[in-house]
Amino acid sequence: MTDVLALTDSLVVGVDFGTLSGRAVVVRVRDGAELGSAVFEYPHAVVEETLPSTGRTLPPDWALQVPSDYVDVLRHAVPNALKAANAKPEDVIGIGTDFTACTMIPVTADGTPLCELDEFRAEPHAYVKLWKHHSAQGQADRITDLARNRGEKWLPRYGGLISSEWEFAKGLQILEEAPAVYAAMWRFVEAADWIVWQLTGNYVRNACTAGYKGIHQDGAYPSPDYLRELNPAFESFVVDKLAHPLGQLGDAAGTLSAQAAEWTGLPQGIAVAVGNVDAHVTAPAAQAVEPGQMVAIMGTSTCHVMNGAELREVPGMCGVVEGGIVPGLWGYEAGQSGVGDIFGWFTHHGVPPEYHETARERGISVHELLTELAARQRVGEHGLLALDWHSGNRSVLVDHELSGLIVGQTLATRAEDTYRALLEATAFGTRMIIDTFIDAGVPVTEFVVAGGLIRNPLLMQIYADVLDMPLSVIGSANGPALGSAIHAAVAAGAYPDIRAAAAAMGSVERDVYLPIPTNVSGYEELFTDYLTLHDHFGRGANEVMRRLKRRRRKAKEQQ
Ligand SMILES: Nc1ncnc2c1ncn2[C@@H]1O[C@H](COP(=O)(O)OP(=O)(O)O)[C@@H](O)[C@H]1O
Ligand SMILES: O=C(CO)[C@@H](O)[C@@H](O)COP(=O)(O)O
Repeated sequence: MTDVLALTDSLVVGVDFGTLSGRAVVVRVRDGAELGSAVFEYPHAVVEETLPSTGRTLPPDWALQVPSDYVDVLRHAVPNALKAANAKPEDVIGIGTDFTACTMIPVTADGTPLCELDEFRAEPHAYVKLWKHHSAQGQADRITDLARNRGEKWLPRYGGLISSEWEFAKGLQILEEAPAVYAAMWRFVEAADWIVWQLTGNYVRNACTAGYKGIHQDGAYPSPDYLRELNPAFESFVVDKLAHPLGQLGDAAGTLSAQAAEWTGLPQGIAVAVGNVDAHVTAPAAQAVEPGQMVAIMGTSTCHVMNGAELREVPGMCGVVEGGIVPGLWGYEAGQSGVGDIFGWFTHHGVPPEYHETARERGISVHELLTELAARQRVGEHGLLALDWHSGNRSVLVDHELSGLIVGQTLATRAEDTYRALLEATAFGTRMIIDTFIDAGVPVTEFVVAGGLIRNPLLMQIYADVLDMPLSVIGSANGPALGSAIHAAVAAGAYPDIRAAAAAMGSVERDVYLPIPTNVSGYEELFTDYLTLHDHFGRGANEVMRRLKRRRRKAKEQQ
């Protein structure tokens, strides 16, 4: 290991690749001080309606990205962050990255994304399938049903259900809908690993996504026999398209290549950390790496990550992976596919023009205006109750055919009422997740919040009241990027492990929001009704949501 003392005045760079943008932050190794940051918005954002290369309309529930946008983050955000920090590149000893997941890229043997080849530019399946590409639900259902029937022992590690967001569902969808793309792809690669490949020239598959998204458990993937039964042509998916040597979190995947040094302005040869997921990488940034400390990374979606000392099977969790957050502990993950996305959708499509005008005149966002108005209400005053499934349900139902619902609307309902009901619905969704963990014997002793939504104090108070738990809040506004910087410091040898680096470089403030007893009892009643709606629409008693989605797809196909 490099001399620890010599490294303490050094710097590291963390880069967080989010849903719409990438953010780089320059961090001091000694104490985690964030000296400067910069954001680069992806030029193509999320491709949901039409393919940029041809204008072809995409079917519902598709979400693609363009991989060159990620390289542009390295070319712009990293140098700009160095500039903002007034940092000397030669002081930087390592770079770490995190990505949304499961975000998948079909590539050739040299890492070229298939969508960059002339023959595949017009083929939607050759593009990046973003985590929220939800159109492989049919494949996901078959994957789950077959695993259940065969008693596959990996299924309970994923709460009994495999998500349409993950590697196998997305891979099977390519095989069945675009066999030529499937045949041409050398590997199906997590974007989290592809970006590290761009930085180092080496493909190293990270243990985190391999475990949570790639069904890698106890050193093995699903068997060829199982895959053959799913589809005979899928038998060798693991061997041909997925399996690759794994890197553990906090290890170095390699060193910065000459090409990447040119893009970023960083010195060639510095350590590059093994790739990681935006959620999991945030736990050390919030100093929440001990069993029972649940971190909710609340942004477009919410991911809940928590270490546990023991292996337990929690129904509907996204997964439990050994070393999935830090080596040596069982990392648990659950999540909600839509949170900030739902609030954002409502501000764009559900708010009358006068609210937009007022917000503009006052120089605040529509979110802030609605939050201010909604904060004046007592619990239950709006008379509404919502289900937070506008982007499907990740935990605990793992079903992306589900959709949103608002009950109780009248002619007196105003935009701020609905907005507050949506905030509350996401808090109820988190309560479902925590209750399910506790019921399965996995204690949740602390709730730590991170991510962009910590900026909304009403939302935070609602969570404290609905969960009846104090909220700890991460000290950094750039949680994932700081987490990546922490991994970079470990990969560079500045700390012996992620726990030690988290203690020195992470930060958290405890008891920032405390439950208000009258609100807690009001929400307890509403949660009982939420549970009724949740089970009625989500557990098979009423299949109307599935039927509506089917009709929508059929109508779109006929256009
Ligand atoms: N004041 C606010 N209150 C609630 N939600 C907000 C507010 N401002 C923005 N949002 C939502 O936050 C989400 C972005 O969260 P952020 O953490 O910045 O991004 P990401 O999850 O991509 O990292 C968007 O979906 C947006 O609708
Ligand atoms: O699903 C995961 C992690 O497992 C996230 O990467 C995904 O929800 C995207 O997160 P963001 O809300 O964009 O931060």
